[in-house]
Order: sequence, then C-alpha cells, then structure tokens
Amino acid sequence: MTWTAERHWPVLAQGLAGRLRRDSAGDWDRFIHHPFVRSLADGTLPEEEFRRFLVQDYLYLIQYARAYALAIYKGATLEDMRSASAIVTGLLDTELALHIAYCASWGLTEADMQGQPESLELLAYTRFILDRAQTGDLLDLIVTLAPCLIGYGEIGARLHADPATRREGNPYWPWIALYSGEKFTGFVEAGIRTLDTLGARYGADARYPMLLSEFRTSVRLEAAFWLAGQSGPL
Ligand SMILES: Cc1ncc(C[n+]2csc(CCO)c2C)c(N)n1
Repeated sequence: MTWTAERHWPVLAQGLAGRLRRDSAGDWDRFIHHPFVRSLADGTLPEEEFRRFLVQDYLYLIQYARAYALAIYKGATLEDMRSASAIVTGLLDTELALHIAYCASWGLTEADMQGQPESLELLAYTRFILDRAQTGDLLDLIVTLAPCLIGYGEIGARLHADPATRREGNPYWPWIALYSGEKFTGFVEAGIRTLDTLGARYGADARYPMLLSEFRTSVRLEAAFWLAGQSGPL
C-alpha cells in the first residue's frame, strides 16, 4: 500500500499546517516527490551531487538557525521561547552533525564547507526566510519556516515506509534515518501543534492569504533547493 500522509501520519493533514499543505498541493508535490528525493531513496544519486547538495545544505542550516533564533526573540511566552530554542539546539547539535560527519567522510572540514560560495538557490531561499523572520511577527516567521520541517518529516516517513527504498548498502540511508527517526518526528509534531497555537493567538484566519503566500513561496524554494549543489565548485 502506498504511503500517504493523510492515512499514515494524519497529524500532517490537520490544523493550520494541514490547510497550508493542501492549499499548496501542486508545489508541495513538486517538493516532496522531486527526482532528487527518489534518487536518494534508491541510492542512485551520484556521490558528487550529494556532496555538493550537502555542502549547500550545511550553509543553508546556518542561515535557518539564525532565522529561528529570531523566533526565540519574538516569543511572547516562555513556552514559545523554549519551543523555538529546542529547534535551534536540535539543528545545531543533531542535524548539522550529520552534514559534518558526511563531509568528514569525504575529507572535507567545516572550514572547507564554510568557505564555499552560496548558490543562487540558497541565497534566494535563506534571504527570503530572513526577511520574513525580521519583518513579520512570530506567526509569519513560523509559517515561512514550516515547509522545511514538515516537508522533510513527510519525506522521511514516506521513504522509511516505502519497500522500494534501499536500506542495505545505500549511502544515503543515514540521511533517510535522520529524517524518519523518532526524535525528528517528535519535532515535526511539536512544530505542527505550535502552528495551531500561534495561528489561534495571532489571528491566522483573518490573514490566511498572506500566510499561504509565505508558505507556498518557501515550498517553491524548497523544490528548487534540491538542485542547489548543481553548479557548485566542490
Ligand atoms: C533545504 C532544506 N530544507 C529542509 C531541511 C530540513 N531541516 C532543516 S532545519 C530543520 C528544522 C530543525 O530540525 C529541518 C527539518 C534541510 N536540511 N534542508
């Protein structure tokens, strides 16, 4: 049976997150069903392409962490601040560690990665995020940053459940395992709950068209980001 979010992980389809996801359906599918994702699942992605992608992704995560740090600053309650802080810590301690470990296996140091030029896909996505994070309120910020969290959660869960995903001898299995692991899944569910809490508090219904536009722009930038490493020099 093909894995579907609505049936196998219904929380993805619920609340404000579910509404945004449904209302960006075409772009959402182009993001999560991208050929790059398929080639990670079957292990056919050339190592060089993954390496270039991961270097760009490492640089992306640094900017993403800066944007999320603004969510701590903008939090109106201690609970808001703790939830944003947990995401920033997870990012800096767990997610970046995967990138660092992969890159170390290719003989690349963190200094090598930090010295790489930023691709246009990376620049467009992170500067869009940072703009919304700085000029919007906490709800704009969390909505703009949500596709990254929810999309990778959905991709991880789907690839983990798909019998066509190659586990043995697939060099990309640690990447899939990270995004389908319990710890990460917990983050995704907490993020979806936070969207509902903030949506109610900041009046999401009345400003839904703007929120959808922010969400969809991030989804389109996510879809484009799979090819962020394509023109990289490394
Ligand atoms: C382009 C791109 N988009 C999403 C993620 C996944 N991701 C990045 S930060 C974050 C939230 C905290 O874990 C998540 C899920 C990625 N690595 N690269």
